[in-house]
Amino acid sequence: INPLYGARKSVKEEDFPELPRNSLKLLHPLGNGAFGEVYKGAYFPSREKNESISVAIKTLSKEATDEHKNDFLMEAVLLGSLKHYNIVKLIGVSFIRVPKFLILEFMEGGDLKTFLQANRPTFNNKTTLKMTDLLRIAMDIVDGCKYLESLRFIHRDLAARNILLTSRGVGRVAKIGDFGMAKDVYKSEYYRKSKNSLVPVKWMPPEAYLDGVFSTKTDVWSYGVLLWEILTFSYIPYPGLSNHEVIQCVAKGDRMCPPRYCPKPLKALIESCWRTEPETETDV
Ligand SMILES: CN1CCN(c2ccc(C(=O)Nc3n[nH]c4c3C=[N+](C(=O)[C@H](O)c3ccccc3)C4)cc2)CC1
Repeated sequence: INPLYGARKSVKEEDFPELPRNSLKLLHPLGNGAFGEVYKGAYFPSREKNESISVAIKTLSKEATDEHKNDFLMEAVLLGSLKHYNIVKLIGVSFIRVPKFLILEFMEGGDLKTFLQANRPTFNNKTTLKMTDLLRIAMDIVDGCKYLESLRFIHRDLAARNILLTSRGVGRVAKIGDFGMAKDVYKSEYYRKSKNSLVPVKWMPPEAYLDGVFSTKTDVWSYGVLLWEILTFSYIPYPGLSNHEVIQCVAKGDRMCPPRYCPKPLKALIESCWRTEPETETDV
């Protein structure tokens, strides 16, 4: 059963592998995380040898609100309890000093959305990415999702922006790197109502944004949108439509069309992720 039930009650800071603060070195910022900075860092596992491993260090600034403090701890709970090749690993924490640190596996390629946009084929330069590259990324993410489903864990925010890559070159591996919305739900059952402006409507099925019903099928729907993002090199879904218009037209049955050059089986898969009735098994 989902290892996180009751997490919000019982989690204590001493539950995590505390790494000595002097074995960690902040190098440079990697971009603003949701609540503080994410840095490239170096971790020196042993005092004797001068070897270090690259890590990403997520910091919690001193002036963080209690809500952010809770999110930060929840992220440690989530990542600390999920152990899979396609989910970014939590190496340890450093809560002993402020700013507090989460030490995460370093993903040199950055997020998938930015990567795809940087590799989008344009008029005068073809992309170096092949369909097999795109499908490999999609398969990596599926493996991470199957693991989450095996734990009956609902991610609630699968999207290219939340996927990280081990590198940008050949042999890159995609991993689920952020659990934004899932953290929220552990904060309050009504995160949807209190923060509906933050709700990723374009990645959600009607039963989720209309009735707040979430299940693994919600992640299946989002995965279909993520596949569409991969095939379009990260266009914004429902191009030209506002969130409000999407709510209207998707609820009445409109769907995005997969791109023309999308392989037939993939087109069928994407469409099966967007079935109106979530109960119907995808027959692909
Ligand atoms: C041309 N260059 C190529 C390289 N490039 C980067 C840009 C960003 C990154 C980066 O953030 N890497 C990360 N490794 N581990 C974690 C990361 C973020 N984490 C987080 O937890 C972040 O919150 C997160 C999570 C999911 C998605 C985005 C951000 C954990 C790496 C290279 C810059 C441009």
